[in-house]
Amino acid sequence: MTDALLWLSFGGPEGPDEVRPFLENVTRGRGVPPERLDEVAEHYHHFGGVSPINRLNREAIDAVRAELAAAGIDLPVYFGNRNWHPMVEDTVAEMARDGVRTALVFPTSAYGGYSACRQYDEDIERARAAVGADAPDLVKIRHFFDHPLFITAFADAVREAAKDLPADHRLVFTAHSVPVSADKAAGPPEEGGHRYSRQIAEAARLVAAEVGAPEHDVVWQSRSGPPQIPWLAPDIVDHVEALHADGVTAVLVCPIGFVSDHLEVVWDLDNEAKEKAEELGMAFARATTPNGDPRFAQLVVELVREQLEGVPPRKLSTFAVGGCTRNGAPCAVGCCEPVRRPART
Ligand SMILES: CC1=C(CCC(=O)O)c2cc3nc(cc4[nH]c(cc5[nH]c(cc1n2)c(C)c5CCC(=O)O)c(CCC(=O)O)c4C)C(CCC(=O)O)=C3C
Ligand SMILES: [Fe+2]
Repeated sequence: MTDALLWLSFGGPEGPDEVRPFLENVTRGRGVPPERLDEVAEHYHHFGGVSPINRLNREAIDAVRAELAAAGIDLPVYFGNRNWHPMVEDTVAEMARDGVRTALVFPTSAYGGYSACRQYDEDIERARAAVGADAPDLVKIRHFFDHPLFITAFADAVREAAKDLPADHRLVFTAHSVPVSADKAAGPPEEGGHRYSRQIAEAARLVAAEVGAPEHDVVWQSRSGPPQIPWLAPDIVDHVEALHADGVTAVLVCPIGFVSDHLEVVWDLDNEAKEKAEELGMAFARATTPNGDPRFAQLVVELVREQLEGVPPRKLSTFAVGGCTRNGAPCAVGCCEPVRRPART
């Protein structure tokens, strides 16, 4: 018996006074240098200290409520975040007070890997521990990077963005960079690691195939951490320069690694990458993320029905189904082990 759905996301500030405490929460004990924090705070202040992410999540939740109702599924939807209010600990406490005994959890990330999957398991574990004996059982929904609705939503967004560009543009996919060591540790050990970057590459391949792109690249964005630690590369801004040097004159960027047009997408792509392209005289367009697409709510409801009714998982890749675990357990022993981070100096 499932009583509720918990929408679990990253969180973001909703005013200038919230930027610093939010960033402190994100980076607590993670070895992100203070200079990087100052720089990222500026990105938020550029938008009045408001990240779009909470509003986008609330809009998506409204769409999911409507879609659940249309499917005749009576499931209240709760909203909780890792790093900012509404904090997941408070939300799970509220769920317990409302008498929720078992709930599904939809994480706003389609992928495996420590930051994209296991850290949400840690959030679930932490929130349940904070609530204590009354905490509901929480079952996390699987990775959906290869679900046909996810791929089609991105493919349509790419086709829409392509209308503004010459036909010979280059299609470039981006995802959040992570430390190379974290990607190496991503996935169950017997899979050989790199679950995050392999799933990103597979989703990119599926979208590129659906739009019939002759060529595409997968690059990274929003790197943080000290410069001496290797992260997945190349960065999108460097890649725009490299494409220019190769004679490419137009670039279409698709942020395949994210589900919404939150601040990292808006800042790193619509500001930094676009500025670089314009400086080099290249045409630039960005595809939107699925959040605003009605198919995103359909996707969520289909994933819920997999759990409630045993509807078979629809997927376009041959990759193993991952990410679905109970009460914050990892997918497998040794899966996405957090990599020890250097102490902050
Ligand atoms: C894989 C991945 C996703 C995708 C999966 C998912 O979506 O969950 C993601 C999403 C997001 N990342 C976000 C924001 C930030 N991420 C940071 C830092 C970091 N991200 C990392 C990875 C990821 N991050 C990592 C390895 C770090 C280093 C520190 C650490 O190991 O934790 C920092 C600290 C400052 C900085 O150094 O940039 C900020 C502010 C926002 C919210 C944007 C908004 O407010 O609208 C979102 C959705
Ligand atoms: Fe991040």
